[in-house]
Amino acid sequence: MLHNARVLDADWVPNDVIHRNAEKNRLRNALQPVLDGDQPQDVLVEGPSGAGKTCLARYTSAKLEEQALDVQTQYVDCWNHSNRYRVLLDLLEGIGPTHDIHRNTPQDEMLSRLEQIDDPYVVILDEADQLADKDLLRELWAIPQLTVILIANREEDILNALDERVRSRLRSAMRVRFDQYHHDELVAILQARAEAALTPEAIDEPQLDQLADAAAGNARDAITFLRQAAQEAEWDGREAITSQHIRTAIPAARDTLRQRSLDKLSEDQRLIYDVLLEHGSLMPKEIHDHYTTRVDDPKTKRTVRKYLRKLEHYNLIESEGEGPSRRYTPAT
Ligand SMILES: Nc1ncnc2c1ncn2[C@@H]1O[C@H](COP(=O)(O)OP(=O)(O)OP(=O)(O)O)[C@@H](O)[C@H]1O
Repeated sequence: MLHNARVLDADWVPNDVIHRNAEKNRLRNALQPVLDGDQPQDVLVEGPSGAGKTCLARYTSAKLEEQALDVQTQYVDCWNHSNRYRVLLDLLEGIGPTHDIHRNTPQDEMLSRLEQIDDPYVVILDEADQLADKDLLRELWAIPQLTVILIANREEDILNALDERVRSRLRSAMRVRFDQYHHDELVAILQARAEAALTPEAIDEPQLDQLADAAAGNARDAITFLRQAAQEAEWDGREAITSQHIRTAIPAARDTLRQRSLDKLSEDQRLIYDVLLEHGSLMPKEIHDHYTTRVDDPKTKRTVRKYLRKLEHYNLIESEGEGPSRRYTPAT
């Protein structure tokens, strides 16, 4: 029944990104000038989790590379690689061999190698709000051949980390805002994935509805549920996914998603999550107080608040209340 499981991986870039025409056009318009030898516009992509931000940015940059031989592109996940050295290394890997680069290579040298590129270079900095080095964006923006697509959950999370001089550059970037998917859009995305991954007749409309309902606007959740449901059906020796398979699949898929998010946490983020697991419900100040007792070099309160938003965004924790009375708890 499952004839191409790869299509149901969360990082698979589909052949088409459906129901995102307005966003697709904006992104294309920002980058299009590069095809005529002109300077493209920087882009800031923001929106909730599972809304297709990464998928559309990767799809658009892949199309650009197909259309123009001299344009190079690179994708960097700044959550996994948040420090300056890793980001610079990823960027250099996108333009040539890097076997002569190691931890002790001066980072100015790495930067100057980027400055020497002749061809347009479009880089996607995903989870850009996680960048640990706030000077790096300014330095990258100073390289004329380099165009940056920044992806974040909220624009403020990037803006707040930047100096005023650099903020104005970001303000002039093209904004591409994503909303959560509606039910019918999720059904269409699932349908396309099912057609590419499963044998015909493997899933019917009521089951697609059931998956889309459970995913509540998040395409990553929807696709992970579908993958797990297909697996359940296979283990059951069946040729089609039933509603029961989906009911069994959803909690298991949620565990997989949660584990994937936990694996991405930095050491400090993990400590903050552990504090909440231990104490149940806390206010940001209390979280910061507990956290600072566990590290030698604690992050600032502002950074901890940013981390809390990130954990909430990935459904690891929940919050209640606003302003000073806001409380966080681990997600159930
Ligand atoms: N319009 C779409 N058409 C086809 N597949 C889609 C679409 N939108 C999202 N997907 C798929 O859903 C999954 C999640 O999308 P994506 O990673 O782009 O979300 P995101 O907005 O970047 O989320 P996050 O902020 O959590 O990283 C991916 O497998 C992606 O290929």
